[in-house]
Amino acid sequence: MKIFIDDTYEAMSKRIADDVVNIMNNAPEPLFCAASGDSPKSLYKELIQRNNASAIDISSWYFLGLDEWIGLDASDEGSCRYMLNKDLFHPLHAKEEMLCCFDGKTNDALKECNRIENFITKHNGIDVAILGLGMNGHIGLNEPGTSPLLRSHVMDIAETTKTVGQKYFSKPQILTKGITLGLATLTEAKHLFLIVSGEKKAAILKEALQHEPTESIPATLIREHPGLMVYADKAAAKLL
Ligand SMILES: N[C@@H]1[C@@H](O)[C@H](O)[C@@H](COP(=O)(O)O)O[C@@H]1O
Repeated sequence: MKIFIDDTYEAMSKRIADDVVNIMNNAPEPLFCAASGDSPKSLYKELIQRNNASAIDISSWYFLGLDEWIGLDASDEGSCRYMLNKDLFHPLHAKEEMLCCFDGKTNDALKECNRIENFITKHNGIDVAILGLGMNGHIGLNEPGTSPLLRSHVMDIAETTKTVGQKYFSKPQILTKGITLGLATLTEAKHLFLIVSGEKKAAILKEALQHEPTESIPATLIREHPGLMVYADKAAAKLL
């Protein structure tokens, strides 16, 4: 595990963009797994800027969505796919055939999980997985209590996430379940980039990095991954 601490969220995001591009440029069939949420927003802006300036070429990149709320899809404002379309895929002009995201409106979750796992296998694994850190230590929608042995799966949303997750929606949203890459899937990725920003994440970041590995703090279960990079701004790192 490597930890990088930058003074600001913007500086941190530029550093992450440099590292993403380095890895993706050297991957034969680059597969980028994208978290939605607030933490990677500035990274995505940075990638879009570089792509617009022709400083990078994403035409050979494949994109995978990390997770989705069950019951929601791209047409629902605030869904993970809605946010990724808005913040990343559309501004990058990524072609639909390069994208693969969970359909939260599926009526066959097992089939949907298999579809996602098959996409990963077909493209020789994830090169970079961008991850945010939930306020309860979740990774994707792997909530406290999740097994590290699970691949893509459906999970009950924890109470904390039901509340915190309201920030993505303009109207109150009932969040009960999520569909997510599992920790077993994620730990097979070549690189895991955990992005943590802001003072509100300081306590959980400390736990994620220093608590003994436990299913009750899912982020502790990815710590042994040899390709784990943790990026924090000064505010998030203040308790380390
Ligand atoms: N489903 C999302 C995750 O994909 C995200 O990485 C995490 C952190 O979100 P944020 O970056 O907004 O703090 O929680 C959300 O619930």
